Amino acid sequence: MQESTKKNNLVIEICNLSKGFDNQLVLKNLSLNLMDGENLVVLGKSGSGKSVLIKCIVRLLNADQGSIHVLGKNVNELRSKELAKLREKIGFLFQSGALYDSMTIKQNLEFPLIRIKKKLTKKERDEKIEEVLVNVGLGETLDQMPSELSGGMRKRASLARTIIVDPMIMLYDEPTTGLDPVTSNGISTLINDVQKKYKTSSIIITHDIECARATADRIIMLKDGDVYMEGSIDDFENSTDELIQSFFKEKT
Ligand SMILES: Nc1ncnc2c1ncn2[C@@H]1O[C@H](COP(=O)(O)OP(=O)(O)OP(=O)(O)O)[C@@H](O)[C@H]1O
Repeated sequence: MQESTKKNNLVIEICNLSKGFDNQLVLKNLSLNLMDGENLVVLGKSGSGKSVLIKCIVRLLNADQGSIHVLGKNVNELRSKELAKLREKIGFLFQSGALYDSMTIKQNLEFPLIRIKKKLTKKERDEKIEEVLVNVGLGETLDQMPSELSGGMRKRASLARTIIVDPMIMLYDEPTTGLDPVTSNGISTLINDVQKKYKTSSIIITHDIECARATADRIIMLKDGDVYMEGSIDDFENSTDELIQSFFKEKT
């Protein structure tokens, strides 16, 4: 890790990031930090560049300009092998989840373990799978297929599959979308549990104000490709800014 990163407790440091497609500039000179151990919620209207932002962080998309340091590494300058190593430390929970439909839940969790935690014995793998599933409240689903689980359970299983390889950073892309309010609250609680138990630092993209309320240590709102406002949930809820008010009114 770079000295500056260690000193400031930053796990992600983004400076003047720009990213566009054809004629459309999506991110414009955006700067942003993620501190060690914090849950940072990213809000913003549909199309404001939230997903593009996290895809640039793991270099699923290449930045046009600016720098992105993750755990002290400049992601834009990494060779593919180093990038793969860095990605092993980042858990990415996509909107759709990432379970293989033809595998049982156990096989789904075993798959990344075999690939990344090569030194574990079969017994250690089985213990780890059991432990992580219990931690996400799915202790009884080892031999079930993803199709046999509810939407909320599939989200939990996807999360288990992500955290089983001990990521240091979690990137959640709309973790509660499509779930009913009770199930959504359960996922928000789980995000906090993961933060505490696995000491992760997280970026949580969401449209769900309840999820933001439950999980955020800090919130940023994106608009026109840049950070429009940054603050605590109280700062946002008490804001007199029209855009912020309308966003919160619309969503509550
Ligand atoms: N690979 C791509 N090629 C071209 N345009 C893209 C690509 N990915 C994203 N975009 C465009 O970038 C803009 C921002 O997209 P992004 O998915 O980041 O929005 P978002 O804020 O995550 O929206 P939502 O809340 O609806 O998920 C959109 O106009 C989208 O069409």
